[in-house]
Amino acid sequence: MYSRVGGGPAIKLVVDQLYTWILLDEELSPYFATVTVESLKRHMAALLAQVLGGPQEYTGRELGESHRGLGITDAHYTRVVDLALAALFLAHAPRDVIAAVEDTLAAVRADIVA
Ligand code: HEM
Repeated sequence: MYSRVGGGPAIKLVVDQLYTWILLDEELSPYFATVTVESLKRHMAALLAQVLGGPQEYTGRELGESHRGLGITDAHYTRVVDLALAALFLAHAPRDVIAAVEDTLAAVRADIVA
């Protein structure tokens, strides 16, 4: 799936788009007020590449650990998932890849929502 979405360059575009939208969203942006978005983008890109069967280079923390205590609501979680899937769609990712990412994100919901 990694090569079918266009590999690293396509993943970088998707992640850039996702964080652009997140930071423009007045409900989501406050969560990111005190973090370095550039390093977050690198981690997210590495994780997405890994989920899609590309290089296994994710070195960030467990998702449960990095989101614990942030107080993320179910609605905000759903919003971020929608933006991530929209970014993939915009980057012309094939539908089965989008569906696989959606399944993966659904499986980590409990680690992220407060
Ligand atoms: C949809 C599934 C999500 C995935 C796959 C994901 C992925 C990630 C990754 C890989 C990191 C970096 C972890 C690290 O370096 O240790 C991170 C951190 C973070 N995420 Fe998420 N995230 C998701 C949803 C959300 C949502 C819904 C919010 C808030 C609305 C959010 C807010 C944050 C914040 C604020 C950090 C930085 C935490 C810190 O450094 O203290 N994430 N996320």
